[in-house]
Amino acid sequence: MRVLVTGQTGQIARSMGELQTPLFDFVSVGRPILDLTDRASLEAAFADIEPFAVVNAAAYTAVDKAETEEAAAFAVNCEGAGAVAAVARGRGIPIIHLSTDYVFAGDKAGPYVEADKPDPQSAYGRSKLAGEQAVAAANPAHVILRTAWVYSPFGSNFLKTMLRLAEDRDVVRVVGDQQGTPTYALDIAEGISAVLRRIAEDPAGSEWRGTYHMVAEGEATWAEFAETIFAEAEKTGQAATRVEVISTEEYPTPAKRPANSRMATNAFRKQFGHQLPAWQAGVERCITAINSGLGVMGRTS
Ligand SMILES: NC(=O)C1=CN([C@@H]2O[C@H](COP(=O)(O)OP(=O)(O)OC[C@H]3O[C@@H](n4cnc5c(N)ncnc54)[C@H](OP(=O)(O)O)[C@@H]3O)[C@@H](O)[C@H]2O)C=CC1
Ligand SMILES: Cc1cn([C@H]2C[C@H](O)[C@@H](COP(=O)(O)OP(=O)(O)O[C@H]3O[C@@H](C)C(=O)[C@@H](O)[C@H]3O)O2)c(=O)[nH]c1=O
Ligand SMILES: [Mg+2]
Repeated sequence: MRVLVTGQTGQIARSMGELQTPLFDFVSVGRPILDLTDRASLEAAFADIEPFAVVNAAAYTAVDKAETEEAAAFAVNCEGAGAVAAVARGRGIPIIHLSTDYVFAGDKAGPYVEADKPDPQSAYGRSKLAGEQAVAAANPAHVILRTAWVYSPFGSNFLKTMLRLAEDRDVVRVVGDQQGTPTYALDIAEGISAVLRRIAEDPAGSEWRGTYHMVAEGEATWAEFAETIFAEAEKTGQAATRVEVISTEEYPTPAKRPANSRMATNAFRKQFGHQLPAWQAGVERCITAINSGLGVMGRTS
């Protein structure tokens, strides 16, 4: 069964490409062949590939830049996502769409559940929330997966930023008052596969439709995430790096991030019979993968 994956060069699309699954053939397509802001390019890609389902992993993900480019973020994350959903709907196929913890305000005491009211505090978060709504309105056969703090050997992410900073510093300052769950993109790819298996069992069904939180097990602050990254890197022979824990106030950024973006995953586990591993296990596997050369420039798989 062919599955069209948008956002070819992105962390999640590339991680889907790493999966070994006999059931699905993932075909990822990117710009300029498939551009979310170009409806004709979407129609052409679907007609060419004739997928059984589409995974929309393309997005405008530059959180700080979005503050001054909100229209560009909306063009991709809202209108673009809605267009992917509509083209899928026109062909009678389901869409799996990725969304984010940044749809929440971050002032809840416990983990967020799907029924909690989103209240994004950033332009990126607003564009992603509008995208969820556009996808749901355009195609009833949708699964929206909210994930968080994605890292991998691919593209740019917090783990790779930390490893780069550690190359010429002994101490890195990282915020310790924002909580969430670091989630390895390869674990996300496995989670998406579990959703696809469920859909394939019951394509005309409606039980699986809806919005789900899908993050790794456990929780961390960005400072704890950084400490674990450095501890794992040290095990593989890299020089020691210390984390200086700071407050959000001490690390001003254009976009406001949620103080708490922990998300409960019970609904996902119940519906799809799958649970993502502990986040620390992902950090270890990611650093092993980077050391083995995965994600280096020039390597395409
Ligand atoms: N990264 C994270 O921490 C998190 C991500 N998510 C969500 O998960 C999904 C995937 O994220 P991730 O893999 O990290 O993303 P990346 O930032 O790694 O990749 C984004 C991809 O989207 C593509 N893209 C951007 N604009 C367009 C467009 N107009 N048309 C087609 N493709 C476009 C980029 O292509 P190009 O190379 O051409 O720029 C790139 O391939 C997104 O929906 C994101 O919002 C959710 C929570 C956390
Ligand atoms: C690089 C760096 C960041 N920070 C802080 C800033 C911020 O509060 C936090 C994370 O910073 P980043 O800019 O790397 O991460 P950010 O771009 O905010 O990551 C987000 O990306 C989008 C796409 C999502 O959907 C989210 O789930 C989340 O993963 O860490 C430090 O304290 N020290 C540092 O050296
Ligand atoms: Mg960033």
